[in-house]
Amino acid sequence: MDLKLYDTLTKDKRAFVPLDPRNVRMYVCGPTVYDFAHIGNARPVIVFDVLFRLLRHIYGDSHVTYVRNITDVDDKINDRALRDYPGLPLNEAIRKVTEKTATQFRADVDALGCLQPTVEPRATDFVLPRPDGKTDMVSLIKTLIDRGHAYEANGEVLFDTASMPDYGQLSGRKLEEQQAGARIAVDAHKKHAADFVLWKQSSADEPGWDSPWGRGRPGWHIECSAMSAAYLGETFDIHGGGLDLIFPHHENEIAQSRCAHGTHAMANYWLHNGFLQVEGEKMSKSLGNFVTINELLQDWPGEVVRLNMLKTHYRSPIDWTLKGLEESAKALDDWYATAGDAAGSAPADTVMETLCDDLNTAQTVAALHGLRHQAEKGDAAQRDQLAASLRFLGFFSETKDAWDARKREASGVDAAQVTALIADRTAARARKDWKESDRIRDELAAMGVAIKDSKEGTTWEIAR
Ligand SMILES: Nc1ncnc2c1ncn2[C@@H]1O[C@H](COP(=O)(O)OP(=O)(O)OP(=O)(O)O)[C@@H](O)[C@H]1O
Ligand SMILES: [Zn+2]
Repeated sequence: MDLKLYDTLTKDKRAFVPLDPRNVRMYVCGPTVYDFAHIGNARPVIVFDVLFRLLRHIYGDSHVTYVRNITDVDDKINDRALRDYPGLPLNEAIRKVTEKTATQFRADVDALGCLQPTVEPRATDFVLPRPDGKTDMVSLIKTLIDRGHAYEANGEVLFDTASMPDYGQLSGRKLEEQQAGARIAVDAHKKHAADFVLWKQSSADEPGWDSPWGRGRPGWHIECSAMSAAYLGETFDIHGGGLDLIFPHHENEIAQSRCAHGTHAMANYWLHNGFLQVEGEKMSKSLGNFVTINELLQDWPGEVVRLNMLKTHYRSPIDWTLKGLEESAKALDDWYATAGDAAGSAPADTVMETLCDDLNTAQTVAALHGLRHQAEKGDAAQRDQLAASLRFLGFFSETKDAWDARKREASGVDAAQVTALIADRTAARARKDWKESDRIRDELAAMGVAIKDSKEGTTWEIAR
C-alpha cells in the first residue's frame, strides 16, 4: 500500500519515499515547557503519533526514528520561574518549572494513547559542544558565520537572510515584501528586516552559556536545527508541527540547516496540522480560550479526546464542542460493545488505505463504523478487524469490562439498586404481571438504564 503525504513546501500530495527504509526519520516540534499544555497543543501530538504508528507498521517498529524535542529555554520560562519561585536562584527555579511541566506533559500524552517518541531531547543539552560530538547550537552558529550566512551586531548573532537566494520558499513570503513593512528604527542593527536572532546576550540574572560571542542564550529556531541534525542527520524524511510554525519557525529552521550543511533540503516532506478552534478562533494561551489537556481528562477518557481529534482530517480546522465529545464517546461505547473483548489480529485494509491517503482519519473513522455495522450482523472476521484496527490506532486502551464499569461509575447509577430492580422485574414476568414488569422498565429508563432481555437473562447498560 502506497503512503501519500501532502507536503507544505511543494504544495502537492505525493508518494512517500524514505531516504532509507531501514531508518525512516521524523522530527516534530515539541512543547515549550512553562505551563500545562492545552488541547490545541495535543493536536500535533496525536496526529504525528498516528503517522508514527503507520510508519512503524509499514517499515517495521525498529526502522523508524521519531524525535520530538522539549523547549526548555525561552523567555516565557524565565518569567514563569521568577513568578512562581521568587526565593530561588533563577537556574534552580527554571529547572523546577521545566521539570514539573515536562512531567505533566508526558502524563497527558500517555493518557491520550500516544507512544513515546524514540528520542525526546531537551534544548538545553544541545547549546554547547557535546562530549559525544552530536550537533550543537554554538557549533552550528559558528559554521553559519564562517560560511557567510550570519553576522554579529549589537551583541547578537543574526542570520543574514539575503545570503540565501531562495529564503522564504516554505511560507511563500518574499524578502522584498518583508522589507517594506519593517520598523527600521527598532531593527537598526539588522542588515535586513527579515534577519533573525541565532544568539543573544544574557544579563547577569538571565540564563546564559559562555560562547565565542560572550555569555548568552540561543534564539528559538536554532535549537530544532541542532537537535534534528543530532539525531536524524543533515537531511531527513518528515518534519511536522502546527500551521502556525510554518512562519517564522520552520522557514528559519530550513534557512539555518540548509546553509550550515550546504544541502538542498532539510526535510523531504513538511507536514502541518490545522488549528483546533473554539467558536472559530484558534485555541491559544494568549486568547485565554483554552482548556488544558489535564482539565479535559478529568471529565473524559483520553481515548474520547483522541477520537474527537481524529474525526477531522489533520489539515482541516476542528471546532471543539461538547457535542463532538459526546458523539465520540458514543462511538467508542458502540465499538467497545461490539468488539471490546475481541483479540484482534490485523487491522482492516480499509483502515490502512484511508490512513495511507495523507492520513485521512476522517475516512478511517467512517471505515470503523462500517466494520462495526458488519460485525453487528454477526461477521466475526469484521469484528476481529475492528478490534485490531482500534488497538492499532491507539484505542481500546482498557478491557470492555473496565470501560463499562467506569461508565457506570461516572453515571452515578447505583448498580446494586439496578440489580434488585431487574430481579423484581424478572419475578413479575414469571407471574405474568406485565404491568409491573413495564413499570419497572420505565423506572430503570428514567434512571438512565437500558435493559436487554435474552435467553441468558437480562443485562443492562447506561443509556445515552
Ligand atoms: N489551537 C491549536 N491547534 C492546533 N495546534 C496548535 C494549536 N495551538 C498550538 N498548536 C501547536 O502546538 C505546538 C506547541 O505550540 P506552542 O508551544 O508554540 O504554544 P501555543 O499554545 O501555540 O502558544 P499560544 O497558545 O500562546 O499561541 C505547536 O506545534 C503548535 O503549532
Ligand atoms: Zn522546531
